[in-house]
Amino acid sequence: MLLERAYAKINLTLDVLGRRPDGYHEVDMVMQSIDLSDLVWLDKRYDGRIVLETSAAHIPTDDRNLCVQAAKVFFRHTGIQSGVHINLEKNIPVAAGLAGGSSDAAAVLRGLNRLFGTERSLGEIAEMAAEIGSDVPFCVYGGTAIAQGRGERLTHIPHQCQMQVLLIHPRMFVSTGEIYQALEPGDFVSHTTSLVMKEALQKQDVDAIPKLVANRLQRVTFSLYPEVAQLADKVETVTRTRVHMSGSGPTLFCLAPTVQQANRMYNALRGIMRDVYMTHFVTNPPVGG
Ligand SMILES: C[C@](O)(CO)[C@H](O)COP(=O)(O)OP(=O)(O)OC[C@H]1O[C@@H](n2ccc(N)nc2=O)[C@H](O)[C@@H]1O
Ligand SMILES: Nc1ncnc2c1ncn2[C@@H]1O[C@H](COP(=O)(O)OP(=O)(O)OP(=O)(O)O)[C@@H](O)[C@H]1O
Repeated sequence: MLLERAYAKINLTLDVLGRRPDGYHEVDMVMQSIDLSDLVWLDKRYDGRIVLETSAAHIPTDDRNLCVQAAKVFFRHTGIQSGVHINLEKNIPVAAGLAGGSSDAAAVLRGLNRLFGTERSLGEIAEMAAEIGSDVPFCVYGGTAIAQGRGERLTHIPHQCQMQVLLIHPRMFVSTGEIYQALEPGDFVSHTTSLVMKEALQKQDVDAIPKLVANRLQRVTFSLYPEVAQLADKVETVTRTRVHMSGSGPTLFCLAPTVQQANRMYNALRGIMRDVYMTHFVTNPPVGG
């Protein structure tokens, strides 16, 4: 039995350059792992079956689960004829813009590579990951990176900047495809913001970072789901801090430079809502558990 930890991510910047002929969108974004994780336990099965067990409600356990898809991709690429038992402890909210499913899939790929001693490099695993979803290659490495293309072209950002991240989850699901499809020409940009964010992270400029956070999908999510926009207003009023959206939403987040400030915001928010999580940047995620 082997354990892999699957970290959630937030998008510190997310620019969309345009729609591509294959239906995907050309993006340029800064992805950051945070300390909220699912646990993925893997064990060999000798009957050739891929079996997923999870206590989580609301997610499929058959071929639609990204963990099962990841196992199939791994066995196809490596030619290994085996089965695997996957036990998934879900802590990351589902369909929330936090790449929960993508990170689980990445953890399965990394874990199977260890379980079967196949010694594929992280680069080779990231190539397998791109077959599963746009966010999965980033999740193979974690940490901080600029993601381009449809999300699979990565430039890692080494930095030591530590920030607290308060997540607010509005207890609803948002479909990523629906949000991308509803983008209008005015949402597409010609100038991207990832390099400015990269510099701020590397300079550890904790005052500048929250001001640079921006997400080009936010307008669409807020207009299709006005309750998310209303929640964002409420959070800003209560915390007196800028609130941002991760990925295609609906999860909102606030950044704080110190634990004391994050605690103050957390206590203020917990008085009026339940689904608030205190997390922080993970800059060097350990491989395995
Ligand atoms: C919103 C983000 O989470 C930001 O990190 C990602 O861009 C989405 O990544 P993801 O959930 O892994 O996305 P995928 O599973 O590859 O795609 C889901 C759907 O989102 C849309 N999609 C996704 C990525 C992208 N660059 N352009 C798109 O238009 C497509 O309609 C696709 O059918
Ligand atoms: N292991 C998994 N965990 C969560 N959801 C999964 C998983 N496998 C498949 N799914 C399905 O994938 C969909 C998206 O879930 P997920 O939690 O990955 O979304 P997300 O956090 O918005 O991802 P992203 O930020 O990459 O767009 C859901 O409809 C869910 O049913």
